[in-house]
Amino acid sequence: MTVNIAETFVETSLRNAGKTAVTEASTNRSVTFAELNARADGFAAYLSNNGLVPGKIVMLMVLPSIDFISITLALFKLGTPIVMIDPGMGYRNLLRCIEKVSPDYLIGVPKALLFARLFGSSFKSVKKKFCVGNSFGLLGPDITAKIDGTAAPYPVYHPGPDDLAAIIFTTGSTGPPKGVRYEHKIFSAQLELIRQYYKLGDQDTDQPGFPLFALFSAALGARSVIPDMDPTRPAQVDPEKFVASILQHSVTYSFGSPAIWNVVSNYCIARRIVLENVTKVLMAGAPVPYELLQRVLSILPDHAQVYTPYGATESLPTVSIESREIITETALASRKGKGTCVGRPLPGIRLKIIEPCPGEIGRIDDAKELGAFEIGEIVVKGKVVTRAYMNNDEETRLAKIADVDGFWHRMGDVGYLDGSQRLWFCGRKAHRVETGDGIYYSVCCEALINEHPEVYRSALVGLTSPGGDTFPALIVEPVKDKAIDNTTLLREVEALAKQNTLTERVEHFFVHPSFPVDIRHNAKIFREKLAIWAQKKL
Ligand SMILES: Nc1ncnc2c1ncn2[C@@H]1O[C@H](COP(=O)(O)OP(=O)(O)OP(=O)(O)O)[C@@H](O)[C@H]1O
Repeated sequence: MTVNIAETFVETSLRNAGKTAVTEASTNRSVTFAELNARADGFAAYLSNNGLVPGKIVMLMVLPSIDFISITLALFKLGTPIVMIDPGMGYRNLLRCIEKVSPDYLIGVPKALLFARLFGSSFKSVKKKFCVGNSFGLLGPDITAKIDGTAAPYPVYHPGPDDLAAIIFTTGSTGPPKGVRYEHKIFSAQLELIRQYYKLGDQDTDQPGFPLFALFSAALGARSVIPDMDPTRPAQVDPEKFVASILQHSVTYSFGSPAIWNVVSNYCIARRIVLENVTKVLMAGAPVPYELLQRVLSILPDHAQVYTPYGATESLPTVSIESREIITETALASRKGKGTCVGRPLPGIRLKIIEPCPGEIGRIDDAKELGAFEIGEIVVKGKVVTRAYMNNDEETRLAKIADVDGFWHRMGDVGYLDGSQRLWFCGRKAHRVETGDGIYYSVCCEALINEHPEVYRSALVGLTSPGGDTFPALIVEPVKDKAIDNTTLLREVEALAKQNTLTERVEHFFVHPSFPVDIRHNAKIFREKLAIWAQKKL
């Protein structure tokens, strides 16, 4: 039987009825589990009485808040798939994504409804809009004002194994963002993995950096404190506010982008603040530099655990490692160009390394599995692995491999397994540089260059010679207040590259003042753009 996590939430809320479920740090407003459940029932009844037909697709454009969680739970109860879109992807991508999923309804804050009016043609599939917030009647009634918490329990929809719960978009760091189909069974598998592996439960308080995580916390019986920040811009988090709400509400865990912890750890270190109650930090979505890991550990109590789960929008979490193992066992090798160790597959997840293949792979038997320490494409299989993209058969075919009892997902990453089944991430598949005399892997090569004290980060790119051959180049972004001029820096970086077999044949080096990176994590380097830039500079 497929579990709807709204059902799990209802059971949890009955057990925890009087306990605080959600607190909004920006308003200090709180609701108990019973109140949250009643609000979800109220929204479910209101929406279905006002023309929302369950099963059709709803685009949800509401900021993280008690209303956001209540409406999400309501839509799960109704059995209405939700499109969650990150406005941080830029409006062109946003409009493209909306057109691709053709939502039937829009539930949004006044700003989102105005946006929909402005770009009406992209929203032409939308039959009805619901306004969350006061627009002085201009954009319809404020649906939150219609909910008084007295609705009767709304019967929770029982999903079938293929019933869709949500469509969530990838970051878009290697092309346009893709809408990933999340069936109800994916959410319930994720919830169980989180509960069992990270041991989070009703004794905990969460401050989620990813808004959707509050939904899991609610189902787990944990209290959520919604931070006062724009979740689409984690790197711009106000650390003073983020830390204040952690301390005020005795937060015990947080799941978010490394970008948040980069800012927050610097803030705490400068003020000698230790987040005494925080015992678990999960940083995901982008690579976590070793130096950041150390900073985060230094602002937490000694017994705290910091995890850097590896996965993607299509499959999360799949692999995990705790910081102590990184520090004591793997960091040194990473610094020497062996890739980033991201840990072992989680319970129930299968992982293989296969020989890289540019096109579609029909069946898993057609792929050649590689042995330990051989670098290849990372493929995963398991209950948290999604089956398809929304209305995008071409990308689905390229990303999935059929198996007799299911399918594998191609992560689009390269890496290898070591002798103890640990996965070492060597970069994105699209970021490999294949030359006549070998393949260069981004994460491995860049780690060597990042050792230079004046280098903030570096990027490996492939350039083309006049004869049409591909050759590697390394670009460095200096630290903010660098102490040497660019010529000296390049000379030293080149000397560093010459000391290692991985980079000794690289002959082209550049300094770039500020790398183009993704907006969400401020960490994923757009190497494709840098390659164009460097090619012009040649
Ligand atoms: N712990 C980690 N360490 C290193 N890299 C990670 C980690 N977790 C995730 N990643 C990287 O992030 C990717 C997943 O990111 P996400 O699903 O947000 O979309 P994206 O791959 O950035 O975008 P798109 O697929 O649209 O190009 C992984 O494939 C991997 O490259």
